[in-house]
Amino acid sequence: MASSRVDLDGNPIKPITICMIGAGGFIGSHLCEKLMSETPHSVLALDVYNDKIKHLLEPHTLPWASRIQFHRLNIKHDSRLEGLIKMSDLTINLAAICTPADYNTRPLDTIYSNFIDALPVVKYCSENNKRLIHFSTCEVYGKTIGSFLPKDSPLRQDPAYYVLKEDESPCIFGSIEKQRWSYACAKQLIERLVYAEGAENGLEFTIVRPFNWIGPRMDFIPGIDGPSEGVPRVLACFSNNLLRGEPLKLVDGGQSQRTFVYIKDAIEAVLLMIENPARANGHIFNVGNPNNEVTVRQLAEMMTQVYSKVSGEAPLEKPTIDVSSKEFYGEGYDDSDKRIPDMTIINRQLGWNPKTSLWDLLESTLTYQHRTYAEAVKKVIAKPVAS
Ligand SMILES: NC(=O)c1ccc[n+]([C@@H]2O[C@H](COP(=O)([O-])OP(=O)(O)OC[C@H]3O[C@@H](n4cnc5c(N)ncnc54)[C@H](O)[C@@H]3O)[C@@H](O)[C@H]2O)c1
Ligand SMILES: O=C(O)[C@H]1O[C@H](OP(=O)(O)OP(=O)(O)OC[C@H]2O[C@@H](n3ccc(=O)[nH]c3=O)[C@H](O)[C@@H]2O)[C@H](O)[C@@H](O)[C@@H]1O
Repeated sequence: MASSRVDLDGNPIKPITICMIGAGGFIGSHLCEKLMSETPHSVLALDVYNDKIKHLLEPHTLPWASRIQFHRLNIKHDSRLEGLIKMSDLTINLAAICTPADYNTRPLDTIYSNFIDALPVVKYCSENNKRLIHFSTCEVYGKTIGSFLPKDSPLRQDPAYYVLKEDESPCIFGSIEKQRWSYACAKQLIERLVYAEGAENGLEFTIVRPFNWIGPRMDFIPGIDGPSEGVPRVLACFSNNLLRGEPLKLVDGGQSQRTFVYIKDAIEAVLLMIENPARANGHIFNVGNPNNEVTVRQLAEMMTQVYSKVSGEAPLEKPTIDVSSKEFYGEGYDDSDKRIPDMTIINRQLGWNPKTSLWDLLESTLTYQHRTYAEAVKKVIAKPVAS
C-alpha cells in the first residue's frame, strides 16, 4: 500500500506525522479514517472527545494501531500543545465552534474558539517552522454582491455577481447586531493572521474553505447522541425530523441556496493538500461542489424522498413547515444567500474535482442515519413521559 505512493509530480511520498487538532469531530474522523486506511502517515489526534474515532483507536490489534495516538486535551489551556506540534511535520487545525445556532446565542465562545484559541496554534507553527493547514469556512464570503441588487435585476443571473473566488471576492457581512457573523468575522481574522505569518515570517500554510461538507457522523441527533434542545447543522436537523416522523422546519421559507459536497470527495482534496505541499503551500482553497446547488426547501424535499426510499416509510402528507429565523435561532440571526465555489485554483493546483451527486450522497448518508439511529429514536419516542 504505502511504499509505492507518489505525489502529483511523480515524487515518492515520505511518511509524515500529523498533529490533528479537532480530530474527534466530523471532518477529523473522516480524515483519520482515510489516513489510516490508505496512507503510511501517523496521526497525533487531539480533541476533547473521541467517540467518532473510537473505531480507529480500538482494539489495539488494528493494522494502523501504531500510527494513531489520541490525546484528550482542550487547546484553550493545555501546555502539551506546543510539544505535540513540535513532534509533528504538519499541523491541521479543525477545532472550532461551527454550528450557526451558537453564533448569535454564544458569540463570545464563538469568537474565542475561532480566533483566540487558534492563535497559539499559528504561533507555535510559525516559531517552530512547522507547516499548517488551517480550516476556515466559506462563510468568510458572507453574502453575495448580487444579493444587494434589486430583486428583478438581470445582473443577479450573472456569475460575476455570485460566484465566490478565493483571490477576488470581497467578504460581505451584516451589521454588528447580526451576531450570526461573529463566526465568519473570527475566521476571517485568523485567515488574515495566518496569511500575514506567511508573508512576514515565512510560515508554510494552506487555508481550506469548506462549502457545506456533509455525510455520516455529522454533528448529532438531539436527544440521542447530543442535547435534546441542541440545534445542529441542517443535515442533522432534517435527519432528526425524518427519524421522528415530524415535518422538516424551513427557516424563513427555505429560500437560501447552498452547494453540498460529499465528505468523502472533500477528504480526497485534503489528502492532496497534505501530500503535495509544494502545490498547496501559500494557497487558500475553496472545497465544494458547484454542481450540487439547491435551495434549503429543495434539500428538504429531496431528503424526504431519499429517506422514504431507504427506510421504506411513506413520507408525511405535509413534509415541511415554515418557521421564522427569530423563532428557530433567536435574535441576531442572518444568512448567506447563495454559495457557489469557484474551482479554478484547486483545479489548477491539485487537479481535484468533486464526483458525487446530491442524490447519491444523500442516499448513502441517510442509509447511515437510518441504520445508526432509527431504533434509538423509536425507543425514545415510545418512552412514557414522566408525570
Ligand atoms: N463541516 C463543514 O462543512 C464545514 C464547513 C466550513 C468550515 N468547517 C470548519 O472545519 C472545521 C471542522 O468542522 P467539523 O464539521 O468537523 O466540526 P466538528 O464540530 O464536528 O469538529 C470540531 C472538533 O473540534 C473539537 N474542538 C473544539 N474546540 C476544541 C478545543 N478547544 N480543544 C480541543 N478540541 C476542540 C470538537 O470537540 C470537535 O470534535 C471547523 O474549523 C469548521 O469551522 C466545516
Ligand atoms: O458548512 C459550511 O460550509 C459552513 O456553513 C454552515 O452554515 P450554514 O450552511 O448556514 O448552516 P446549516 O445549519 O447547514 O444551515 C443551512 C441552511 O439551512 C437552514 N436550516 C437549518 C436547519 C433547519 O432545521 N432548517 C433550515 O431551514 C439555515 O437557516 C440555512 O439557511 C456553518 O456555519 C458551518 O458549519 C460552516 O462553516
